[in-house]
Amino acid sequence: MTGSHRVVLLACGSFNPPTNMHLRMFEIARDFLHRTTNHNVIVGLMSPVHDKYGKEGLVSASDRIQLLRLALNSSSWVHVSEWETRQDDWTPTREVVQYHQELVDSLVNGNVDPSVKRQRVDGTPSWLTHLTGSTEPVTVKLLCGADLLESFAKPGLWKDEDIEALVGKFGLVVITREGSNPYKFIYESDVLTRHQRNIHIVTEWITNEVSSTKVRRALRRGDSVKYLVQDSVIEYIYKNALYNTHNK
Ligand SMILES: Nc1ncnc2c1ncn2[C@@H]1O[C@H](COP(=O)(O)OP(=O)(O)OP(=O)(O)O)[C@@H](O)[C@H]1O
Ligand SMILES: NC(=O)c1ccc[n+]([C@@H]2O[C@H](COP(=O)(O)O)[C@@H](O)[C@H]2O)c1
Repeated sequence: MTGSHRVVLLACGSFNPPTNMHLRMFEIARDFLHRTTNHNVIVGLMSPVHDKYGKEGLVSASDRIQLLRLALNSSSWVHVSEWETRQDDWTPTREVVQYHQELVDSLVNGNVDPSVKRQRVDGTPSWLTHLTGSTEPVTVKLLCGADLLESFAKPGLWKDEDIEALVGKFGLVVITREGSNPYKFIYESDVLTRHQRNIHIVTEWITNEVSSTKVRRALRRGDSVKYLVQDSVIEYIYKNALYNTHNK
């Protein structure tokens, strides 16, 4: 593809547990960008949130990483990034995106930053190898659902400068959710309107309101979650009695 931009899509979330919708977000975002822009999505990354995020019912990061690994066995291009879970505390999303951009810059874009190198304690993550071998620069964009975009308006939740950097420097790919209106939300925000060209809205016509909350609720009650979550993920949950499944 001539003049194409190479892109890494990074999704931040609890993934507690990862649902099929979390996986599907990547597929529809990649298709949309290929169809409507010159963005060539090479790699997808899922960055589970740190244990200290402290959200109710959050199982340990090591279990969530295992669950993501199992879920991603069905994907050839989406990988888990464990960096966020290995920090001492919760990391704001802007810093998570920035870290991954700097990692890509240091290895792929030829822009070596020694401080980034120091942080790569466990060597080169395998997904980076998919990005080598081309001179086109690579940009990391945040992939999220419209609810995450709309949470930008919650008082005290996001720093203004973080929102500005996410939309101005990196860019967002937003999947619509039932009841969301990201176009109106962007219209009502000066900063989002200013950077509108860097926000790609992907309309999910096949609406599917599966969420981790609903999956946890079903598991707790002993209801089936088959076809909402990968079979291997369900197996791991039961084997390790996560989400109160031992009560079944
Ligand atoms: N059904 C969905 N449609 C579009 N985006 C989704 C959907 N489910 C999750 N996402 C997106 O996936 C990302 C990770 O979200 P998260 O792990 O918080 O999932 P969740 O299912 O909303 O979780 P919970 O129900 O525990 O709050 C977020 O950007 C969220 O908007
Ligand atoms: N200020 C911030 O950077 C900020 C605020 C709220 C949520 N988040 C991130 O959004 C993701 C989803 O969070 P929730 O599951 O609470 O919707 C998590 O990865 C979390 O770290 C970031």
